[in-house]
Amino acid sequence: MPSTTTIVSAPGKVLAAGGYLVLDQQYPGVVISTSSRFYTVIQASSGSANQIVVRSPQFHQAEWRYTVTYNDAGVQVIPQEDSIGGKNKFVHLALQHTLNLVSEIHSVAQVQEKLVDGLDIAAVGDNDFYSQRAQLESLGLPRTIKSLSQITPFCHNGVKLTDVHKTGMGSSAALITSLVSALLLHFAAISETNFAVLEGDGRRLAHNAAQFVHCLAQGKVGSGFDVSSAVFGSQIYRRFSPGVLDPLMKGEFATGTLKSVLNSSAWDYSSCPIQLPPLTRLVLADVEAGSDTPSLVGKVLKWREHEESCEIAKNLWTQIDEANRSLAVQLNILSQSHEKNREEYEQTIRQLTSLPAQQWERISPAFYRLHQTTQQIRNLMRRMGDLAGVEIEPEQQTHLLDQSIEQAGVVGGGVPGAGGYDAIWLLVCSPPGLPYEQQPLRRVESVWSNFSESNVTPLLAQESVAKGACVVQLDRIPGLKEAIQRR
Ligand SMILES: Nc1ncnc2c1ncn2[C@@H]1O[C@H](COP(=O)(O)OP(=O)(O)O)[C@@H](O)[C@H]1O
Ligand SMILES: C[C@@](O)(CCOP(=O)(O)OP(=O)(O)O)CC(=O)O
Repeated sequence: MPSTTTIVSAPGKVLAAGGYLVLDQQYPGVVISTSSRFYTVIQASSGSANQIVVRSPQFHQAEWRYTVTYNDAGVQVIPQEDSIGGKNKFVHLALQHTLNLVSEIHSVAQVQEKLVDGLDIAAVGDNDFYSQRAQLESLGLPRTIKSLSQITPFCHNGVKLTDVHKTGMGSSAALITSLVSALLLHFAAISETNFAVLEGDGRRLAHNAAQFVHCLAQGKVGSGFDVSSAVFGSQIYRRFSPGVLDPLMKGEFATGTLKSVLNSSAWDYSSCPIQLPPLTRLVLADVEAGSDTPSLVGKVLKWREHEESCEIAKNLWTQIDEANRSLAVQLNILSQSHEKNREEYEQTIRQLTSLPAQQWERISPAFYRLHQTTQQIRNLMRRMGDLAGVEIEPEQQTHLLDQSIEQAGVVGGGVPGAGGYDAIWLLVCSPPGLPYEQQPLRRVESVWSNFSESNVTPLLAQESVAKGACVVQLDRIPGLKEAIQRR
């Protein structure tokens, strides 16, 4: 018997390499999952039969109520007119299609039985998903990682969900992944053991279902790297053929279609686990409210297809792709070299920590190459931005990245995903036991707090080592119980 409470968490993402290219199946992207996660907590409620209440206790007026009805065609999830949260397409579509999938796997009666007392669902995200700049200012705290760790976990953002400033870590993909997976588990459409393993059928079904719901909610079939990393963790990602989803995107929902499309062997994505080099640390910055990803994507794709620029674009994409693949290979080589000789590896990291990457060649050709590859990717992406007339790495970000990367112990970095003004990522050496004052992270924080061109705040997130979505226990996550009890 499944327990009455089901909780699934799913990580956020940083697309370190492969922005734009990853939209095309020819080109893989390198995506890193973050320790910052979204949590969906499903509890049997003592409410009315067939009522589902979804709450986001981090926002004002964030409660959505649904009534579930049944007929021969399956399950209908109907939003209640008086929901104080108004409409929430992402949540509604996740409920509608996941419950229908359950009814196809089991039966409509099984869904009805599980909803006899209704359900209470709370969705919360780690503070990193939303900008904490205003919060730090009002608390009078400096913009450092230490300050961020003093903010209440899953804190109330003081605004409505529609007004929040997101940090670009993929809140909707992490939310949909955790919600769809939690529903599939709660309704026993997949088993916990099967969900726990990366190659499990249950994990794959959760992935396919989350991709579908996310595409439908976004109104388009994107590359899906964000959902894939929310499900499977850090990886080299190659997208699925959009055609897999054709019947469902066209609204063909005859009984059995969901199950057959989502279980189909036509899903041809590939997800190859990857990790950042041991004893390095991913550092992310929330820079400023900025770029609208769809409009950047539209312009780049138009440039790529235009007859006057398509040849140049093709060549440039080939070069970017080579650099991206090389980055992935080098990350793997460094992890292997750590496996082979941990002491020597640690010694090397200690030496690199006190020198700028420009001077690393003699000490570690492998880390020096990694630094150069990240710089080369930046150069090529900037070139693409110039040619396409899109601010992929705006000048202000170039200054911020250059000043950060020239610090001792910083491997490299870039603008994640589509680029723009809103974020940067860095990789820094992080040898064990080094006092904070001597860490590259401290030097980076100092550059950021003195940066005059924009207001830069670090995020708490590091790379997630847990591989993607997982079931968690309420009392194991500090602050989660308190957050979901907040009304
Ligand atoms: N905490 C939350 N609770 C409920 N719904 C959420 C929450 N966070 C995000 N969403 C849903 O995801 C949508 C945001 O999607 P989108 O703008 O694509 O964000 P992102 O770029 O972070 O993925 C919101 O409109 C809402 O429907
Ligand atoms: C351009 C892209 O390849 C990458 C965009 O990555 P971001 O991380 O910038 O995305 P958002 O979460 O939508 O802000 C588009 C895609 O792959 O879907």
